[in-house]
Amino acid sequence: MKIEGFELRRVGLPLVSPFRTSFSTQTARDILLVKAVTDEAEGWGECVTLGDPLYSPEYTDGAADIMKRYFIEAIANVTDANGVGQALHKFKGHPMAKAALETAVLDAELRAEGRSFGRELGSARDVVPCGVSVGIMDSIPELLDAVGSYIDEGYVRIKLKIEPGWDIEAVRAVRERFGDEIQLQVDANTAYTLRDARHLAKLDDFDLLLIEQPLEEEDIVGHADLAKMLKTPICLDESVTSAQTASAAIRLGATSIINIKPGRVGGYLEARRIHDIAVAAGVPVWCGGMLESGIGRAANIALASLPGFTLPGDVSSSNRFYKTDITEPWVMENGHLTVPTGPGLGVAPIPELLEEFTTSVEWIAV
Ligand SMILES: O=C(O)CCC(=O)N[C@@H](C(=O)O)c1ccccc1
Repeated sequence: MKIEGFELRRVGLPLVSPFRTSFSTQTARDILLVKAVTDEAEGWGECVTLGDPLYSPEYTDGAADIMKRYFIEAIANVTDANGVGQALHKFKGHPMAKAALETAVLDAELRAEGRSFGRELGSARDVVPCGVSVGIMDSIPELLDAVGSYIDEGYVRIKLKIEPGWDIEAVRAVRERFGDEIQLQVDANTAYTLRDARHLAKLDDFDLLLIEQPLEEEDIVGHADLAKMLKTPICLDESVTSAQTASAAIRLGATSIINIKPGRVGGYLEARRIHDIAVAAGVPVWCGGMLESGIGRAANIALASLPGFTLPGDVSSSNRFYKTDITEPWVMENGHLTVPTGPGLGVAPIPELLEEFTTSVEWIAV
């Protein structure tokens, strides 16, 4: 396979409602889509950076810049997705930008060979259970309405974003209204410190699946200390940036569950390596989300079907975030989404919708 060039496209998708976390409130996504054009097929990758470096050090304009300034030239002569990771390894950081390019090349490679993402990654299931992420709200009644509507839609797991001042009361209200059966977890996005340990231990009363990333990204030792003070399992997100950091966090007792986000770790091939390490260590994993369009969502659904993904991921229907998706919408049935089986991602943007939401397009020939 010979790469001819890459199309960098910005797509603006408004969110159906503001999505508030401890670090930002998203009202729209400015998505950087990458199309790899090769002599055998075209492939798509979605860069999951936010517009600002608030979730991680990367941001969308920076990702586009480093692709144009360094990465595309460095991978001009690779012939498969494995070659992308090797060629980009010398550049420090920027896992989301690297992941988008690798995914586009992988999608082209698999479409040319007629193999699906699921088949390539090691899918073990035809459908995956859907969890949903619920943002911080202005009031408890508003939260309960949102959670109730998601449960009515069939989501099998509820994740509540928390931050100091919006944590114990929110969890208690959900438990009191919806009972102990619903699978419930919380995500702090690094909003706490070890000084909050006694406060966070109050979450142990609510039989949560996990507490996600309570402390800052760099504080692996702090998470290991906190794990000894809580009954609720700790799950790392931002801290796990590679197979190496996943292995270290497990060995140090900093995490007993891992949220795998392919963009955060540099791509789906590294995501599979983390899955394999976690399975070998008996650590359950689940697929995180970055408000992906139907393109990134397709790849995440395939990843979420690997055998070690034993907890429901942030893998929701397209309409959780978007009124209109740029692909055929992903629609949950009985709380599950069907793993795509077509070549590559199994989906592609619908040209008319892609045009409607495109804000800029750049072609970089190699
Ligand atoms: O379902 C989804 O795609 C969203 C899952 C989710 O909560 N993502 C969070 C996160 O920090 O994990 C997030 C990502 C990007 C932007 C805002 C929030």
